[in-house]
Amino acid sequence: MSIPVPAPFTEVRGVSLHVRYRPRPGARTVLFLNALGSDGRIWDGVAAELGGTCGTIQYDQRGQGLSDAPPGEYTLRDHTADLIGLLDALGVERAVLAGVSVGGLIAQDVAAAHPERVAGLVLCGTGARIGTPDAWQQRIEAVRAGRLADLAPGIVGRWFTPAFFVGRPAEARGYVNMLARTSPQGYVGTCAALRDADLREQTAALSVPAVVLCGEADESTPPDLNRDLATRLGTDLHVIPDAAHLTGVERPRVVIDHIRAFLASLDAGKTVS
Ligand SMILES: O=C(O)CC1=CCC(=O)O1
Repeated sequence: MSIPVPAPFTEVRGVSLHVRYRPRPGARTVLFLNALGSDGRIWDGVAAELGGTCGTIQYDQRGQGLSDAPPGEYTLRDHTADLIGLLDALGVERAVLAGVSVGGLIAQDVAAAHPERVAGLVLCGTGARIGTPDAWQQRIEAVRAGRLADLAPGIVGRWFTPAFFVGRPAEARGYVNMLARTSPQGYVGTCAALRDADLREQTAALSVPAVVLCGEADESTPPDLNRDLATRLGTDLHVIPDAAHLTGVERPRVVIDHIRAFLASLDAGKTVS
């Protein structure tokens, strides 16, 4: 019997979300969350490989990619409610959440608000609090002033190592395009969520199995920030060599291996360290 192909857009809480769901009945489902100014495609390489053994969900959070970008400032709880609504719409009871950057913050918040829906957390290049309120407010004002395309090369310059720009120039330009073409309204909405999100106490109280991964050259969420997150969660940090912020793009093979090890540990009823 063939599995029906799910529609690429699903309405959740009045917002059209762009989603790619590849179900695998009887197997775990891994749901991927993307970084600010990117979309679900940043997980293509990792999801394609894991899709051999797991169900996978890639979606563009509100304000990003092909999803709607409602006006106004978003909260982390808006993103959390969207994700739960998406799982409900897809009929998925529980998933492993793999999130990078703001995607990792959302994953932590979902685990706090709805622990029964989360089988485990793979947190990549993130923290329990990212940046400072002042820095996010400045970013908001710059984007409101129409400067997102000007900022894009500098921000993407921190997503990858210098070697990526030399060795994979077409991809590097593509990621600048991805960021520069993000809805400014949606970008600002999620900057506000980042400005206001401080999960340091909330995350320290989580009891969901978790693993933390970070590029050794990550300047957006440096290894020490990820180490602090891992300490709060009582798990280890795995530092990935020759990678910066978007490890799943730059070093997909290493990220796949860590996720596979984590999934195996869940199957064995324990967490990996
Ligand atoms: O945009 C950046 O500077 C890096 C980043 C922080 C949170 C996020 O999702 O991306």
